[in-house]
Amino acid sequence: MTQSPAPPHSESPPADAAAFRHQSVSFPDGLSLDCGAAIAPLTVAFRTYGTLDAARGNAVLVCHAMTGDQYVAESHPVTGKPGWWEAVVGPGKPVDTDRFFVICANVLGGCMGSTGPREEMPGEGRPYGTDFPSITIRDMVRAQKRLVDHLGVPRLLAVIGGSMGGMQVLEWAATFPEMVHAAAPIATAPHHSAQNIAFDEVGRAAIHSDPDWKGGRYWEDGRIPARGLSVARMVAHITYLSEQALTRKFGRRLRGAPALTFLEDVFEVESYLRHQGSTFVNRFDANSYLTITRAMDFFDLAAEHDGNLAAAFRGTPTRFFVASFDSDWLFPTSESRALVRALNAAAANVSFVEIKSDKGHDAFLLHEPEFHAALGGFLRGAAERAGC
Ligand SMILES: CC(=O)SCCNC(=O)CCNC(=O)[C@H](O)C(C)(C)COP(=O)(O)OP(=O)(O)OC[C@H]1O[C@@H](n2cnc3c(N)ncnc32)[C@H](O)[C@@H]1OP(=O)(O)O
Ligand SMILES: N[C@@H](CCO)C(=O)O
Repeated sequence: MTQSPAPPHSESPPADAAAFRHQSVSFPDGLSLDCGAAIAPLTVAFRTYGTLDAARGNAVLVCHAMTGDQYVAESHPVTGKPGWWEAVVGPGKPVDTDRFFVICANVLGGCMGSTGPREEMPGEGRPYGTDFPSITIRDMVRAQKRLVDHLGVPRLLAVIGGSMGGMQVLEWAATFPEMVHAAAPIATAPHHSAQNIAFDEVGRAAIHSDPDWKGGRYWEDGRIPARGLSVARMVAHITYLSEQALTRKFGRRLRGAPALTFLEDVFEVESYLRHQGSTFVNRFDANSYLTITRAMDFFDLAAEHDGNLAAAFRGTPTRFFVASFDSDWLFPTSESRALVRALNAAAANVSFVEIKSDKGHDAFLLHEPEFHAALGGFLRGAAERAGC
């Protein structure tokens, strides 16, 4: 039986990205990108929590994952849901905002106020759309560096993040080692695997095949490619969980009476995936999805260093805390171990923990006390060594 995707909640674009610029900075001179193009101006939307101390030494940069944003520790302005890492960031939490000055910025290419495909293309009077240049994880990090400089932070006590956030952490440590006292790449890898690129391509194909995508110019009639984007999210969401987690949550439970002629959800797990897809389109932009997945796919830190991952970290002053989750099949522990081997080869100071969890990749976002304790301990140690 063929089932069509659930109708998304909305086929209109989410609120204008400008609405999220209540804390943002614009750099008129823009940013030169790895692809050779430049964007100007560059706007970085961000949130901060806690207070920068007098020595300006207690700043912690949190890098968000693929579809995250700057609302790390406060309710989300579109969804009204709690911040995506409120389990980790806040007063008395592992990233203790009573002690640390926490910065989180919407990535370059994102859709929550930083420069990205949904923003107006200078001189064109329309969004960039697919004219937004190809960006890399390193470009995202360079944009964050502009923000950190703007905030008057000479050196970050720590840079932390999971998934694509972890890629940014690694890029920060490799590109600006003198700026990073401690780094915590979590549930991540130094390159995107063939399998991950393959899943991303399915998502992109779903968006491209939606007639409402219109070659990326969907702002013209105000209809967004909601079906394609929701299918992209449904596929991706499966990869964020695990077989055990799906079984524990839903098993083979049916919704209501089984009826094989149903065109709607039959199994609870179908209903759940449709919910994840339809809520996603209310908060995310399809062209941002295309841009950011491409940036992740091209991430290959070894390739940036003549094929030698250890060379990315040779002589680094940064201390590393690498964490993985044993049920994560998107960024498996084997990839974290390869990273740790490279860090060891570079004579870096590194600790590594594999957390037991059946929650899959998104475990880093969820209640995982062992992980939280380990991360909190690493940060406290970093702060003590740095004298803040
Ligand atoms: C790092 C970042 O910045 S990530 C950005 C934000 N995070 C993400 O988008 C990651 C995607 N993952 C999720 O959305 C996950 O829900 C998490 C990781 C955020 C939270 O996981 P959990 O707390 O385990 O929630 P779970 O996966 O069970 O989803 C709960 C939602 O599914 C809904 N749901 C649960 N069962 C069903 C069902 N059978 N049918 C329909 N909906 C269902 C719930 O009502 C709830 O909806 P709501 O989020 O709109 O309130
Ligand atoms: N589920 C998270 C992590 C994906 O890698 C997100 O959507 O950003």
